[in-house]
Amino acid sequence: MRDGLSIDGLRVVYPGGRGAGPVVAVDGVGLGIPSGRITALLGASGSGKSSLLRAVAGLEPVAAGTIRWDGRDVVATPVHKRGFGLMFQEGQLFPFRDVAGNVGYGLTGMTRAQRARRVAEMLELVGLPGYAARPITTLSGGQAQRVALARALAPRPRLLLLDEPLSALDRALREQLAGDLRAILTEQGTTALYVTHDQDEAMTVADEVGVMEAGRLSRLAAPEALWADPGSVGVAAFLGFSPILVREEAEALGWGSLLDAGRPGARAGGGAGVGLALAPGALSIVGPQEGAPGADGTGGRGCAELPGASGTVLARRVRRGGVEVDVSLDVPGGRAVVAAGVSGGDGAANGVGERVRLGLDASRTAIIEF
Ligand SMILES: Nc1ncnc2c1ncn2[C@@H]1O[C@H](COP(=O)(O)OP(=O)(O)OP(=O)(O)O)[C@@H](O)[C@H]1O
Repeated sequence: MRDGLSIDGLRVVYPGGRGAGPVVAVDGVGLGIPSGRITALLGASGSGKSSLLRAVAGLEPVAAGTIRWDGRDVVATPVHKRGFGLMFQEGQLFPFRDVAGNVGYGLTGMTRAQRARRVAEMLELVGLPGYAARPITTLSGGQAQRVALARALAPRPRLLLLDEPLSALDRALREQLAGDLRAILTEQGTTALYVTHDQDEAMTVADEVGVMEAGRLSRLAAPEALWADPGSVGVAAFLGFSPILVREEAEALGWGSLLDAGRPGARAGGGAGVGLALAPGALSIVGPQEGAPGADGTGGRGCAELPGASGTVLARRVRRGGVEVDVSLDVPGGRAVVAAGVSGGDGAANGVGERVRLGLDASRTAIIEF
């Protein structure tokens, strides 16, 4: 028997509308979440994240596969008997009850005093002590989601299912609440499945992050392991690795040694079918092409023997206070290779059309299998 959630061969299929064939939203997914751990699911829109979560909740019929809690299949168990808590993006609070009425809603079999105590405890936990009597309509978006979390956690669910819980909030609030959410869930020892399309949020909240593509779970790993070894082109591209170089291109740039065995992702027998993926921040401008530090020497941080690269700036923008550029790299071989989201350095040479020299941080590269 395995503790916690264990999903095997899960399929969710929707009937097609008006002459269209059925839609396979979840296609044979296996996933385990040990008790007390948090797993986040990432993936492009339509990749099946919500369908998987909703099937676990009991809100979508299961076409095939099993969903077990502590080894017991719950597929035939109705939603309200699974003992799972739910939290969605927004619009889930009862507007005609106050905060306490919402948080205490799922607390059955308790005296009034016990319920009031639990509500107060939950409001304290989510950082809203003293809010019990507040009307729901007076809360900000962030406060409303804190109340929704308090309500979901109040009955001590065995598993908490969160579907894009922070997506309606602005970025700064999302970042703060993601950190708070992790602290709250880990403090409570809550087992959780967390669906989001925001990778920063997923990596902040979860112990393990899964990436879904077209109904399948392509990769499941701890955040650092996912960055070190995304596994496939699809997952790497989703995470924002750019560019993803084929072996010949990596070798032409003098970076072939990074494809050698002994690094994560370098699997036995991996030969021509591997390439080098550059994570965001792997490349940065070290100066203009001529006469710049590193122009004819090394440009690599963390791997001094690696040569830098050169290219032409295609686009420039300001991101989070820093300049970011897209650069067309000079790579022999004919394919146009664009590095998107390169750090613009000190701003001396990052205008559109300028020739620049780039340094590579080897620690931010990964080996990819094609
Ligand atoms: N009720 C439904 N009826 C028919 N098809 C559906 C239904 N719900 C979802 N789908 C389809 O199933 C696929 C997976 O959708 P799902 O909402 O699970 O993806 P998702 O990864 O959560 O996307 P998003 O991030 O946009 O919410 C999509 O092709 C979607 O169009």
